[in-house]
Amino acid sequence: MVFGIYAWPLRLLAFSGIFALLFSALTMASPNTTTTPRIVDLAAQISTLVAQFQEHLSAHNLSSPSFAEEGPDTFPPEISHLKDALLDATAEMHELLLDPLSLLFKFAAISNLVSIDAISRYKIPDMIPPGSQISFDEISQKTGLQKGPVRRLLQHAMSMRILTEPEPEMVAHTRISKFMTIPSINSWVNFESRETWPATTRIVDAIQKWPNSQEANETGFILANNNKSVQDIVTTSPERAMRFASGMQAIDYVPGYAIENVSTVYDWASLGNVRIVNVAGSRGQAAIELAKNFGNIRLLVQDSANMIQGAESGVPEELKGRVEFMAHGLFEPQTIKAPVYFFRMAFRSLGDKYAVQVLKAQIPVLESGVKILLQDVCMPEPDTIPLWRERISRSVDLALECFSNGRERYLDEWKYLLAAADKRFVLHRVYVPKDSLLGILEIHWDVTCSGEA
Ligand SMILES: C[S@@+](CC[C@H](N)C(=O)[O-])C[C@H]1O[C@@H](n2cnc3c(N)ncnc32)[C@H](O)[C@@H]1O
Repeated sequence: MVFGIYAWPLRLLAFSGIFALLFSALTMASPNTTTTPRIVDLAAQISTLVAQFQEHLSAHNLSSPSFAEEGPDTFPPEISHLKDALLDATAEMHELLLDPLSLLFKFAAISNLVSIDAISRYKIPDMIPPGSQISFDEISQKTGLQKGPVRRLLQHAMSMRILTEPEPEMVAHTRISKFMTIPSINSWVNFESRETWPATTRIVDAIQKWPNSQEANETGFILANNNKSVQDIVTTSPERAMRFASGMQAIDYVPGYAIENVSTVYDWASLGNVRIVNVAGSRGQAAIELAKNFGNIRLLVQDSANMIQGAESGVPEELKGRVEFMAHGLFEPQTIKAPVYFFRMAFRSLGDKYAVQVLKAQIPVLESGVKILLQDVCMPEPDTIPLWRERISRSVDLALECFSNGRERYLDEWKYLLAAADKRFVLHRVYVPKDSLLGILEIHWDVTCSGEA
């Protein structure tokens, strides 16, 4: 039931005004059934939703969706529920009309990344001046490729609305290709094409070779990289390490994942005047953001010695002394006592066995009432969020598998992890922000709960 959360408003709308007339006419016209055919139901929903969506845009003098270079990339959050319902209804309509082979082809279209990889690697979007166009011949000269292969790759990309051919032989931007001129987006596309893609193609081989493995060296990535793990690659290949690092910067464009969101996803002010240990806090990006916004918080960022080397210099002058760094292995016993421990996206790259080890490693310093905050994804149960979002989160889940046998976790799986580590880790609350899956699990160390020492 994809439309679960919107089912009532849609039904009410569908039966109002002109749609009620249309519905009753169509229902009566069908001799064998009294139920409205699904495509008719969807068409009515789409029509109503589009009217509401456009009404809001017009009322706020905002542009309507368009593939044009200057078309809008995002829409106001107050109409995200309309956009969600529209995306799901239009996708369902589209997929209902496909025959099975065409539907399989749509989802198995492995060739899509070929042209995306090519235009990113050759930085073709950067060759097109904004608001202008460039010929296939010029692109051929700039890339050193013959015009035939250039045209073939670009026309494939155009079929996905990346670039357009406004007149024969000329190439111009769509808003998608324009978006690809953002350096971190280009880096992310490069990362997806050259790291994620080859590793993903070996996921099932890895599953067959190492069934049920939780080991970071028994993955699709290992099989695609001559037995080298992500860690081996980033420590020996500066070029690929840079690709991993810069690809990650694109995460700021994922709704809810930008570092700025860390301040709004939890009531940090309620913690009062505290010191927070930010375990696996990288180079302090989240800690700096929190220190900027909450004047009474002090943060100690722990990460590997390599990661934190020189990170102090990135702390703004006014925050110095409130954001500090310490080399500390993730699996090593915690040595710093604090009232709050904060882990941001630290568990998703770990199999359960290792995630439990990390939790257990904190126990030596925990005292009654200590809070452990995990900012991570709590996977929605099937059919509880719009399908278009669910599809993305399930793809990310598989990517986590291909790199390190990590995974996204459902609420009961988080509970299982906590219980497996120690019964005194008690889940208190889960905060899930609107339009994002990256929430906060608030866990309390509760000595009244029986557990092993
Ligand atoms: C997915 S990143 C998350 C980084 C940061 N919390 C954020 O939200 O951007 C995982 C972090 O765990 C750190 N890490 C992984 N294994 C580690 C280990 N064995 N010891 C210390 N840090 C480790 C990495 O260096 C990296 O900074």
